[in-house]
Amino acid sequence: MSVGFDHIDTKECLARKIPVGFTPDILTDATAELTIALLLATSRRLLEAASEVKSGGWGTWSPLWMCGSSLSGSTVGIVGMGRIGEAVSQRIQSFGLSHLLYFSRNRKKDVERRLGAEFVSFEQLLEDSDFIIVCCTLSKDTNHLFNSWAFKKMKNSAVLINSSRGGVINQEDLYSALCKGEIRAAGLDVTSPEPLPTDHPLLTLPNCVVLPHIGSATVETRTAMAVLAAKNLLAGLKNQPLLSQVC
Ligand SMILES: O=CC(=O)O
Repeated sequence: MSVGFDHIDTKECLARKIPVGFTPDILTDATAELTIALLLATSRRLLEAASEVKSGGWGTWSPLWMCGSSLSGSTVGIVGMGRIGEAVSQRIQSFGLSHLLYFSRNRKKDVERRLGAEFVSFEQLLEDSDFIIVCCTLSKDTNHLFNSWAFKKMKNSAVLINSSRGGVINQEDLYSALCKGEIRAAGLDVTSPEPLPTDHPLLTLPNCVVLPHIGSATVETRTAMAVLAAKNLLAGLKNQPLLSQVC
């Protein structure tokens, strides 16, 4: 009951002739919505600000108190232009960006035409983006794609958002980059491991927002995923092809 299948040994399933189903497409919108919510929560420091209200830190008005950074006029870089990357790109258009960059396994000319996105190298995306949104799958090529080398290339003011898989980011390097001010903030809906231990250093940082992998967590989406997973299971039991089959 998920779109990702990096937690399943598909080679072994294939060898044992065990069909594997997944639930693509139906969680794209919910995950894109959550990604935008996490982006705004991180860039506008919503969690920090809300906790100031509760702790009594909200004092008299001060010009730069709780200031974040604007999406309007900014350059956004999307890493991974699959279903979710495209849905995030569509939604983010409405913020009046100056540039939408993307880096992906394959170039997507139709997305470039429809959304005005510009295909760039990973390095250029790191150097030019004010906000970077990770939407790629986890593979041997994307494992720890974001490491100390990548953080050093990014702007000091950059905000990194990840709603794909925790393994795409080297979390030790992220912690160090956030502490040293190599990047400004990070918003993670996914971590490695999950759940993230409550004493993890990232949880001590005010500029790191961590959510418990809730990308697809709307009642409508989880219900649709459950129905599709059940249909896959019933088809499998009847030795029929699954409605959506990984292998
Ligand atoms: O991350 C969520 C999923 O793979 O369904």
